[in-house]
Amino acid sequence: MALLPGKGGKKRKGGKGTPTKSPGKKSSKHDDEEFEEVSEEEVPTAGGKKGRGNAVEKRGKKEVPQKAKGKRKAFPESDSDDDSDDEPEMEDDTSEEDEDEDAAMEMLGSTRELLGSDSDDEDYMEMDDDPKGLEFSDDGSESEEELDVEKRSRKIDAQRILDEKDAEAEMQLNIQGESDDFRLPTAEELEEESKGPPDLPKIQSRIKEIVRVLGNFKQLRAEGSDRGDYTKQLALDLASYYGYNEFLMNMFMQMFPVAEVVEFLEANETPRPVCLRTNTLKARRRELMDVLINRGVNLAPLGKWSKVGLVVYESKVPVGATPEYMAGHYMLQSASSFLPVMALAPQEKERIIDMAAAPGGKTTYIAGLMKNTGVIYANELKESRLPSLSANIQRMGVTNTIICNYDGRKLPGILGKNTADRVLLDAPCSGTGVIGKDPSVKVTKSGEDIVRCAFLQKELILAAIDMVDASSKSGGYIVYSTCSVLVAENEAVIDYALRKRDVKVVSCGLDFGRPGYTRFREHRFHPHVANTRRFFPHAHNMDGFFVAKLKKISNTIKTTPKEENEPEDTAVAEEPENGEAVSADEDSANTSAGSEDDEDVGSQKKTKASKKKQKKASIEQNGSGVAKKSAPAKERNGSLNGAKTDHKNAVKQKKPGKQDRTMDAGNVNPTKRTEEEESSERLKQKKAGKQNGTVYAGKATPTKHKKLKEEGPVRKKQKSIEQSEDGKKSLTPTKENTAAHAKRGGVDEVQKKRNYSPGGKVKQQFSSKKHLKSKTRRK
Ligand SMILES: C[S@@+](CC[C@H](N)C(=O)[O-])C[C@H]1O[C@@H](n2cnc3c(N)ncnc32)[C@H](O)[C@@H]1O
Repeated sequence: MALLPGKGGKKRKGGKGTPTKSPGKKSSKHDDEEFEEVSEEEVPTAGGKKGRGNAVEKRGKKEVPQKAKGKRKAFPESDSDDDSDDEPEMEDDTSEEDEDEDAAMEMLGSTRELLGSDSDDEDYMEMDDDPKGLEFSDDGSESEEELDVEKRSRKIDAQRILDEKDAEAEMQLNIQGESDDFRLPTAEELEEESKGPPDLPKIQSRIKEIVRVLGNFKQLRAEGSDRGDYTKQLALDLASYYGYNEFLMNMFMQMFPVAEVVEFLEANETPRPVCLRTNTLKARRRELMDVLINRGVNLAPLGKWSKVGLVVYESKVPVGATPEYMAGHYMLQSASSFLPVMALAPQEKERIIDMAAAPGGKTTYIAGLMKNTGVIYANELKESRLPSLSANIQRMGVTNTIICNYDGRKLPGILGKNTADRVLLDAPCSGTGVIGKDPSVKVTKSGEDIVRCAFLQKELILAAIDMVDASSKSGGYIVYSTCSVLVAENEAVIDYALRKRDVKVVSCGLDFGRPGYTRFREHRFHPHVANTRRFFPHAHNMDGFFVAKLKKISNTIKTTPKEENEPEDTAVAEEPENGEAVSADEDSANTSAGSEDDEDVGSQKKTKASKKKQKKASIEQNGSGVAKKSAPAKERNGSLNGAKTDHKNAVKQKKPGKQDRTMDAGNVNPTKRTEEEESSERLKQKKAGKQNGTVYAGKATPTKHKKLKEEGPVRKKQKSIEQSEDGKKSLTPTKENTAAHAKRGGVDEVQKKRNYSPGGKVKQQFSSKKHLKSKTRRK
C-alpha cells in the first residue's frame, strides 16, 4: 500500500523506534506495517489534520529522543539488506570528504541499532565486539581505513549516547519545570473568571496544559488533584472554548481519549469538503470531471473507495447551479452519505425501501445502482421535505421510485411485512456528526433529546427489520445509518435490534472506518457490533457517521422482556387489530406537524407518559445517553405500557389524511410501472405461496388474495377508489377500495383483520394537530 508522501507520522515512527524499541530488522518492518495500517484508515483524511495521534505523546517524552535520532529519517523505508549494501560505498568515500564520512558514520550508527542482532549484521556486530582483532589486522590500507572508520564510528556512538542522555535529562527538567508551573485554578479564581467574558487565550493554554498533564499523569499531576479534577476542568474549558453545552462535551469526553477529543472538536470547526456524486443514470465520472474543470471547478476523484465521488477543492462557479447539476448529472452529497448505500449494495430488480428518504441523496444513489430497475419506496415523514425529495428524484431521472409520506414506524403495516429485499434506514438523529455543517447542534442537544432520538430509532429499526424478507434470494439486508457519533443512537440501537429480532451484524464491506464500540462505559454490546463502522471528521475527513449492516436470519420475532427505556415491541405485543405498527408515542408523530421543518426527532413529541419515563431514564443514565439495561419489573411495566394501551385503542380507528400522501416520482407513472412489475412478481409469489404487500396511489392495503375473489369484479372497485382520491380526497378506505388494494397487493394475514371505522381517537389527534397549527398561526 502506498503511503502518503510527506506525512509526519512516518518520520516520527522511524525516529522513535531506535532508542526504546527492541532493535532489528523485524522491528523496523513492523513499524512500517503498523504505520501502513493506520495510514490506510486515514487516507481519506488527507485534506485535514492527521488524526488519532496522541498530541501529548508527540510533544512529550518521546520527542527529544526523536530529535537525537534525526538522521534516521534518511532511511525511512530502508531495510537491513539495503543498508549493508550501502556500507562499502560510504567507506570508500570517507577518505575524500569528511562531511560525507561523518554522515555515513552517523547513519552507520543508526543502521547498526536498527539491524540489531539479525544475521545480516553479524559482521558488523563482530567488529563492534572485537575491535582488537581489527587493530592488529594487516590488511593494508583498506584495513587501516576500516580501522579509522571504526574508531570514528565508536566515537560517534559514544557521543550519541551522551546526547541521548542529555536530551533525556533536559526533558525531565522541562517536565519538572512545566509541572511546577501549572496547577488547576482554584474555585475563587474560577469565580473571578466567570465574572468577565471568557478569556480564550487563557482557556486555550489551560486546555493544552491539562491535556499534557493527563497524558503523563503520574509525573505531572499536582499534589492533591486527582484525574477527575483535571478532566472536569478540561470539559468545562473545552465547552467554553469551542462553545458546546456541558452535556455534549461530557458525551464526547467519554468517547475519546483527551488528546483526541481536542482533535475531534477542532475538526468540527470547519465543514468537510464539498463532494459530488456522479449520477450514473445520466453521466460518467470522467466526462463530468472534464466538463466541470472546463467551467472552472477544481476537483478530483474522491478516493479509491468510490467510483462515483468527486471532491471539489475550489470553484469559480456555484456547483449547485451548473447546467450539469440542473440536468441531473450529479448530486451534491457529503462523502459520508455514500457509505450507507455502498453498504446496502442494492441489486437490480429488487424491492427496496428507503424509510427516511428526504431530500433523496441516498434514494437517487440506490436508483443509480439498480439502473432504474425494480422498485424503491422512498418514504419521508415530513410533508415539507417531500418537494425536495421529489425534485431530486425527477432531476436525476429516477423512474423506479414511489414516494410515500408515512411515519416509518407504520410502514410494515402499509408496505407489508417480510416483503422487501433490502431496507435502508438512514435514521433521524441528533446530528452530532455534522457539527461542522450545523454548529447549532453544539448547544441545542440535551440528554433528553438523545434519549428521544434513540427511542424512535429503536422503533424504526424494528420496523425496518420487519419489512425485510429473510428468504429473499438476492437480499435480506437492512442498513442502519446515522450522522450522529453518539453510542446511544448507534451501537445501542443495533444491540437492541439483535436482542429483539433474528438478525446478525455483517460486514459493511467498507474497508475503512473504525469498528463500532462493543464496550462503552458500563455498557457491553454484542461482540458482532464491532462489524459496524464509525467515521469521524478528524480521522476520516468526512462527517461523523455510523453504518451498520444487518442480515435477517429468519422472519421469527424473538420474545424478550422489555428493558428500561426501550420501546414496546409492538410486533411481539398483542397485534393491533388493523395490523399497523403502533408505537408508544403514536401521538408524537401526529402532533409533529407544528414543526415539520425540524429535521430531527425533537419535533416528534412524546406522550406525557413516555416523556416522563424518558426524562427519568435520562437522569438514570448518568449522562451516558445509553439506556441502562436492567430495571425493576415494576418500572418496566410502567407508564409506557399505559400509553401503549391508549394507542392501541386509538389505532383501531383509521387515521385519515397523512397516511395517503404518496406521490409519483419522476416523469413516468411509477404507479403503473409498479403495478406491472408487481403483478408479475405477485404471480410468481402466488405460485410460491408467498405473502406480499404492495402500494397503490399512496395506500397499501394488503389483504388475503382469496378475499379478492369473494369481493367481486375488481375494476369497478378500483374505479371507486380512484374517483374518491381524485375527487374529495376521501382517504378513508372502504370495503371496496380495500378489495381493490388487495387486487394489487398481496396477502397478509394480519391485514385481514383491519377495521376501518373513521373518526375515534386518531381523528381527534388530527383535529388537535390542526388546532395546534392554527394556534401557531394566530401567534
Ligand atoms: C437523516 S435524514 C434522511 C436523509 C436522506 N436519507 C438522504 O440521504 O437524503 C432523516 C429523515 O427522516 C425523516 N424522519 C423523521 N422522523 C421520521 C419517521 N418517524 N419516519 C420516517 N421519516 C422520518 C426526517 O424528516 C428526515 O428527512
